[in-house]
Amino acid sequence: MTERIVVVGAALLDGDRLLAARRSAPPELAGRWELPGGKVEPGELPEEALVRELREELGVDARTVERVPGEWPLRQPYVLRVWTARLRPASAAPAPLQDHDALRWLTPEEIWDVDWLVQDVPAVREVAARLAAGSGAGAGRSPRAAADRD
Ligand SMILES: Nc1nc2c([nH]c(=O)n2[C@H]2C[C@H](O)[C@@H](COP(=O)(O)OP(=O)(O)OP(=O)(O)O)O2)c(=O)[nH]1
Repeated sequence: MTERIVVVGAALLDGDRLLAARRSAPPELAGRWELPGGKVEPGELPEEALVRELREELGVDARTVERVPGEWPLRQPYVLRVWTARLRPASAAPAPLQDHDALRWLTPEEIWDVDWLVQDVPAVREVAARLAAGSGAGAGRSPRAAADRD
């Protein structure tokens, strides 16, 4: 039986802008853009893993909003699952602390301006479609614009 390890990726949103992160390692992935996140650790829920990874990698306090339907194969044995996420009101702005050397908030028109990892393209396409449809995942306001309270 083939074991699958889930990698969680965040479609971190600010209004309808999507955060893209440029990987700094390993060499075969460096320079390409991805959804920040990482491997789910034993005993962790995927949503917990995502909040942890966003804190470690970007220094932010985020909450997941909803699962983006789908599961995308990465290099064996990994599969990518994606959640939309938002910064909590008191969160710091994201910074490339770990694994990344650049970040960009992309408007819907800019989503394809960065060189996404090839294996991320189907997931990003799904996120873009949902943003274009103005689904609940995309219609929220920026925490900095107030109102987005838990
Ligand atoms: N985080 C993330 N990883 C991705 C994406 N696309 C993709 O192929 N990967 C790969 C890169 C890695 O082989 C694996 C996840 O690695 P990672 O380095 O982000 O995970 P991690 O933080 O848990 O890593 P570590 O503890 O082993 O250092 O999935 C993506 O969009 N986001």
